[in-house]
Amino acid sequence: MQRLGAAVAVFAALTLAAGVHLGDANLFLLAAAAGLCAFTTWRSATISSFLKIFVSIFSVETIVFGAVRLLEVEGLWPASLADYALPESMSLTVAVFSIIVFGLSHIPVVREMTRIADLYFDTQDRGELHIWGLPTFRVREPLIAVAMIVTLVLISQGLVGVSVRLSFIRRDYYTALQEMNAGEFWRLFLFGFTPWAFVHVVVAVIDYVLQSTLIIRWRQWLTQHYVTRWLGGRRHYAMALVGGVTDNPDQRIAEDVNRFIDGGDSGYGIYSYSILLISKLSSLVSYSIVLWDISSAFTFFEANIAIPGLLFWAALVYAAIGTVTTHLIGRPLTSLLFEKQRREADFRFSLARLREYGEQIALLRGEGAEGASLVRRFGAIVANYFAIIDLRKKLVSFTATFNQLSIIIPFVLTAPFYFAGKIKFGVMRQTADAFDNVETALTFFVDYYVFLSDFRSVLDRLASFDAAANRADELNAAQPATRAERRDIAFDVKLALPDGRRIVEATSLELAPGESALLTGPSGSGKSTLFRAVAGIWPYSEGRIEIPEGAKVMLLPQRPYVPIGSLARAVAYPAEPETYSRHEIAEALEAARLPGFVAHLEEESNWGQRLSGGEQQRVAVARALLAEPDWLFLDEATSALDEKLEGEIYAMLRERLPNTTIVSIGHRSSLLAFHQRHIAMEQEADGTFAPREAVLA
Ligand SMILES: Nc1ncnc2c1ncn2[C@@H]1O[C@H](COP(=O)(O)OP(=O)(O)OP(=O)(O)O)[C@@H](O)[C@H]1O
Repeated sequence: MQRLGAAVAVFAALTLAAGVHLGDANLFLLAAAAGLCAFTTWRSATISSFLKIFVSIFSVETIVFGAVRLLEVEGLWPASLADYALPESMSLTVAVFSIIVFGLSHIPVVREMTRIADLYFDTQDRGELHIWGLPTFRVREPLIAVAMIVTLVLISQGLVGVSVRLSFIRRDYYTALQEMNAGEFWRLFLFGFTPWAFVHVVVAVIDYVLQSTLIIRWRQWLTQHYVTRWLGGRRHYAMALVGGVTDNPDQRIAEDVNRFIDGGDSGYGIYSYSILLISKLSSLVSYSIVLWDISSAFTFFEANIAIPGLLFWAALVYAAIGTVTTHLIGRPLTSLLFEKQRREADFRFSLARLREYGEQIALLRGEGAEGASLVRRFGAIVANYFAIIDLRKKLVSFTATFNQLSIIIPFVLTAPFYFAGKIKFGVMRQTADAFDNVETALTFFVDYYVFLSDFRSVLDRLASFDAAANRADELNAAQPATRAERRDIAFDVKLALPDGRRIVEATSLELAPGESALLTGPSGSGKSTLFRAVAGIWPYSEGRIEIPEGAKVMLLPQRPYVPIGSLARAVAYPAEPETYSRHEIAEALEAARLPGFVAHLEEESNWGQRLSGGEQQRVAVARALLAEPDWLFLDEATSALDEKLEGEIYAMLRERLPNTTIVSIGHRSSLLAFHQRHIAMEQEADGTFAPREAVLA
């Protein structure tokens, strides 16, 4: 950025010299803008990487357009290219754009936007690039994105240029029609319109493909980023414990990431904001110049007095009336749209819960209550929808009237001049075009303003996700389970609840290898929490739990997780089903007393809903047989089995996993027979529970 800043400074100095040499005040103005642009470009070294792309484009354009201008004023521009000389103010305009982007980078909400955008633009990840006909190659992902954005910005500016050029061709075309000049009409038709129209179509297709590719690549990367952040370091569990702020991370990942980049169904995302803003600004400036220039043809009285920029001011006043009125009518729309999102999400969530708890609801005959609640929730959507319709009805009435008037107003304004013979029909048409463009660009800023408040909520949600992930990292840093050079598992730990209340003090407990133990105690005394701490996922703790270096520890909870897919996948989880042979998986199922399911190993189903509680627990036991851990912690993992089957399972585990030490939590006294030690949670005077050696009954 600093080198680019220096280059702009050199250009500013040359322009100043040319200004002094020719005594041209416009060049002084350009030199001053370029000087300021040089300063802001230099200072842009520290701004967001995303915004740097735009500063760079505009600063380079300042030099390129400015150089063309200098060549022109010095009379060095080839006469054959006179038609392609750039409008005088181009260089000045892009210099101002560059300064504006630098200024924007200091606004807090823009900073928040670019912080998330920069996750992508600062990554070191490499991505694959397929260009038609060329071999695939791998480059840094941001390079691909930057190349696409630069091309898209140039295209969007180019399209504005083409559109301005077409407005001039159209002017001559209509004048030729008015003057019955058939030769000029056909010449303009064939060599004026047709090639530009063709360029327009080709560029529009390239623009569409590039835009969509950029959006999906960016979304793919950002989704992957958030998924990794959510699952990595077991943050998802700690984030759920932190609670509150991240009510539903799935919505952040599935919806907000998309809305951040592209805007989704409602409004704009950061990409659409940036490109549309540039396109509209370019269009506004270009057509304002056109309007300003044609205004000189609109003279009053015989004295030929012209009001400078008359048509531009007319368009400005007209657009201002339109935007202010739209804003006044549409102001409540932001909160109505926000509410719409919330109510739709509530309804979706109720439906998903209904599916998940289908059995419980059917058993309780809760369909009536559920139906009423769904009707109520959907009623809230309908009420909000009607409020939106009511408001949009007013808005549409106004904007439709406004748009109809927009077509007529330039003609009404120009008609007296036309009929007085002061302007030709072509000029009248071009005025209408330019008027329309300036007016559309100006009213765009109202939409921009309305959607910005909606976009803010997306930013806030993504930011709260990041905040919860950071908080989870802080919590996880205090994990009690550590690896040490020893054979047994040693506890010297105090565990608390998320609200800080102390529940367990295990300060001198040791579990020896080969010596199975049963942990009992009152419900809520923290037995499961102690197991969670062994697994290293309970962050509210002080002290440490030392686990033998290299030992494989496995924990089976009371309600096992059974993924959707084939039964073989469910048994092998979390390993891939191919990790084990079909024979090994079948044997494990048989040993876990599920021989009837061997024939269904390849069957895809929602096994978590299909299998009974006891069957699910036996699938988890089969998992343990395959994984062969050194330590197996069973947290009421056989509670859904009858005592006889539970006994058989314990005997089988002992026989098949002779090198595994089993530590169980359970309430049944029959379990004592399968363990060598009995540890009971006893309540201390301060209300906490401590594991104490109990006598085997
Ligand atoms: N995420 C959490 N947030 C707040 N409190 C929690 C959380 N998880 C557990 N608790 C509380 O911690 C206490 C101990 O729970 P834990 O599951 O360890 O008990 P337990 O001894 O295994 O009980 P049970 O025998 O009923 O299974 C309970 O009072 C429970 O409500």
